[in-house]
Amino acid sequence: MRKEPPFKHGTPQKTAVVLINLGTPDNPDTPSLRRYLGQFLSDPRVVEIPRLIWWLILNLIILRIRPKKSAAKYRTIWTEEGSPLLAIGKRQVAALEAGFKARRWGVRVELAMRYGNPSVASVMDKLRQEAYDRVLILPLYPQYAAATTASSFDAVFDWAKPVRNVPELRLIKHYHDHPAYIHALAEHVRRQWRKIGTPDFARGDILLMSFHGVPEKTLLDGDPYHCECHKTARLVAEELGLEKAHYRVTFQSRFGKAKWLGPYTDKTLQSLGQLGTKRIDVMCPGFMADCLETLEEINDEGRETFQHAGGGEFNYLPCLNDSELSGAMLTEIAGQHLQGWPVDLGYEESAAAELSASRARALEMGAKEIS
Ligand SMILES: C=CC1=C(C)c2cc3[nH]c(cc4nc(cc5[nH]c(cc1n2)c(C)c5CCC(=O)O)C(CCC(=O)O)=C4C)c(C)c3C=C
Ligand SMILES: [Fe+2]
Ligand SMILES: [Fe+2]
Repeated sequence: MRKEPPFKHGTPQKTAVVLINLGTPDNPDTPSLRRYLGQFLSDPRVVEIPRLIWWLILNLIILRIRPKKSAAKYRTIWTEEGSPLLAIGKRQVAALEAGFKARRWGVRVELAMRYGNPSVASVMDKLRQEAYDRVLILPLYPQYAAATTASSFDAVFDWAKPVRNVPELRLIKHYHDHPAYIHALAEHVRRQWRKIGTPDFARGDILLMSFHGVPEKTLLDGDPYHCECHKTARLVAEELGLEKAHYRVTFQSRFGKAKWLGPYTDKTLQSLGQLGTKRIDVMCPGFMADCLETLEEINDEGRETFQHAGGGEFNYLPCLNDSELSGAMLTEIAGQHLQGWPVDLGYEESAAAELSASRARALEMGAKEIS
């Protein structure tokens, strides 16, 4: 077990929220992709094939072919700030911090990635060093899946194993049907429709809600993910006043040879195109931030599939990202799970720190010390 950082009596108990997302490569190049995919696809929560067989397939085939191909895809979405998933994640931290500040709460917010950087262990270490004694884990996956949510929890538990003085932990399992999440999604769609016009459902326009897939076997083995995606879609459709014929639920990003949850997004886009659908709007409610799977797979490849098959207008509706709606939603959900924890103690402390920093700045700029 590791030695603890020095403890001072009278240290105020501080609270933090850690947002966890899947993770992304450090750079859009083959070595970075090999590192990232190697870590990601070695997780037994992600690929449930007997270890020895999978080790051979992963190391002898997949990690020799996929990194180069994936790196080329990442290059098409890379920004000056790096990977969209990470850049948006940092802004989501700021949005949640602003939400807490508006409530006069001094709760620290950090972003961690399940695979790659910043790692869950490095973020938890930092909080431990700084004496945060209560940590709320908020996975950026609204729908629970063992491959994502439970795997993020594993990373926290793995970090805690050699720690002597473990902080009090709370874990948010899911918020797929939380009114704040459903409202944010529906309002986000309404706002986009105010800009680009509402689809003409009477002539057969469709709102397609595409979720990341998982192997079908996980559903048969009791993973609630499939159910939770359908519940999210139904609640969003209800809030938008849609009828069943106006929207579809599909699953994207198939990986490997096994059967995944269906219907598949790419096949659906193709058949809707072939049917001569005049307009399709696509949203990805299972992703809190735009990333490779939405920007490249849906907005680029999906658009091409639909229009090449004979479809008309294709509108990709961005994820909630760091919108004001997203900030309000995260604040509401985190706020509920923080109940009973001393969230305002840190506020006084951080307000005092801010005050002394601005006093120091003023002195630096030539102001006279008053007392
Ligand atoms: C939103 C929920 C997600 C689920 C559920 C999920 C399951 C899952 N994913 C893979 C394999 C890959 N996913 C990849 C990228 C990726 N996946 C998610 C989210 C979920 N995955 C996100 C947010 C991202 C994008 C990351 C980014 O950097 O932008 C990739 C890597 C890209 C590639 O090479 O195609 C793989 C591989 C499996 C096997 C799985 C469930 C078992
Ligand atoms: Fe994935
Ligand atoms: Fe993909």
